[in-house]
Amino acid sequence: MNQHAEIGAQQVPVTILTGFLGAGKTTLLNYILTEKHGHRIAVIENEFGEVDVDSDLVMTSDEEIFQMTNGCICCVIDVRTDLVRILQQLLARSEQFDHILVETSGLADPTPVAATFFMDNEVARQVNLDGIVTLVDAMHINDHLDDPQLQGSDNQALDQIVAADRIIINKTDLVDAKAINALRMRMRSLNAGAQILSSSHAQVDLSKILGIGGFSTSSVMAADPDFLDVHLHGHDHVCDDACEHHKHSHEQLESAVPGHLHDPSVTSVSFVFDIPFDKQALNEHLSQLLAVHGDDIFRLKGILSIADDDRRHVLQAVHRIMELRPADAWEETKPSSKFVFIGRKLDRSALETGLLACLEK
Ligand SMILES: Nc1nc2c(ncn2[C@@H]2O[C@H](COP(=O)(O)OP(=O)(O)OP(=O)(O)O)[C@@H](O)[C@H]2O)c(=O)[nH]1
Repeated sequence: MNQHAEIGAQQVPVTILTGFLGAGKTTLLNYILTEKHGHRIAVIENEFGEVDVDSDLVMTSDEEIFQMTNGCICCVIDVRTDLVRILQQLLARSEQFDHILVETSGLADPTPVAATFFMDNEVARQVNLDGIVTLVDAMHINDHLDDPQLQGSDNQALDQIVAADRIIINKTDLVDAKAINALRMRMRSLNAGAQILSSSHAQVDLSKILGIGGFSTSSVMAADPDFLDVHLHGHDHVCDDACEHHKHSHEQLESAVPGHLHDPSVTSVSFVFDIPFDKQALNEHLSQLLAVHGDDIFRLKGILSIADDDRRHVLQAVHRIMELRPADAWEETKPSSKFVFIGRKLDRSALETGLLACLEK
C-alpha cells in the first residue's frame, strides 16, 4: 500500500502542471476545466511577467482561479509563501475542492514548488501531492534541451522533464511520427519512471494524469534525503522587468543556493496600450518580427483591443508560430491591450516602437 492510500481520502490531491514556455499548460488546464469529470477543481496559477495575461486565457468556469504573486520568482520565498497562503485559504473553506491544480510558470523548476507543500504542517496534513505532470512541445523541446546559450545555467526544460510523474508530448500535429518516436526515446532516457503520453491540443485521457498518486515524500526522501532542505531553502532564479535587482545581486542569490543557477539571459517585457490596434498592421508587424527574432522570442501572449471590433482578441506565439483570434466581447470592460514578451535580447524600446506604429490612426 502506498502512502496515499494509508493517509486516507480526506486529503485533497494536488497536481503540479508544468512544462516549458508555450508547451500547452493553459490549453490542458482549459481542457480539464471544460471536461465533464464531475470534480470541483481549484486552480492556482503562477505566471512570468508583471502584466497578467494568463488569467484571461483560462476559460471562465465554475472552478475558482487564484493568481500567485506575479513578477520575479527570484524572490521565491514570497511566491512560496503566497502559495501556502492560498492553500490555507482554500482548505479553510467550508465547501471543499476535490482537486487542486497548480500551473507553474513555463520557466519554473517544479521540484521546489513540490517541496512547498510540506512547508506548512497544517497544509501538509490536508493535501496530498498527486503528481507532477509535464507538458513537452514536440516541435520546440529539442532546441530548449540542447540550448547552447545556457552556459552553466540550469535548464528548466530538463528540470521539468526529470521531475515528472507523467510526461505529455504535446503538439503531435506539428511533427511527424518519426520525430514523436525519437522524442519518446529521449524522454525515456531522461526520466525512466514517468509514464509518457502524447497529445494534440493537450487532449489526454484525464484518468491518466489526475488521481495518479504519483508522489510521496517518503519515496522522494528515500531517493534524496536532502529534498526538503535543498528545495525549501534554495531558490528559483528567473528575472523579469519587475525584478528589483538593486535589492539583491545575482551573485548573492546564486551563492545562497549551491548548484542551482537559472538562465539570467531570459527576461520578460510587458506593455499596456489604451488605443486599439489596426489588426492588419499588427499581424504584418508581428509576423515579420517573429520571422526575424523568433529564435530569441520564446513566447508572446496578449489580450488585445482591435479597432472596429467589440471583441477581445487573443494573441499567442511560441517562437515563430503565431495566432491572433477573436474571443468574447468586452461588454462593460474598457478595452485595452496587454502584451507579454518572454525571451532573450528583448529590446524594450524597439518592441514598443514597433507596436506603437500599429495603433489605429
Ligand atoms: N498546433 C498546436 N498548437 C497547440 C497545441 N497545444 C497548444 N497549442 C498552442 O500553443 C500556444 C501555447 O499554448 P498554451 O496552452 O498557452 O501554453 P502554456 O504552456 O500555457 O504557455 P506559458 O504559460 O506561456 O508557458 C497556444 O497558441 C495554443 O493554442 C497543439 O497540440 N498543437
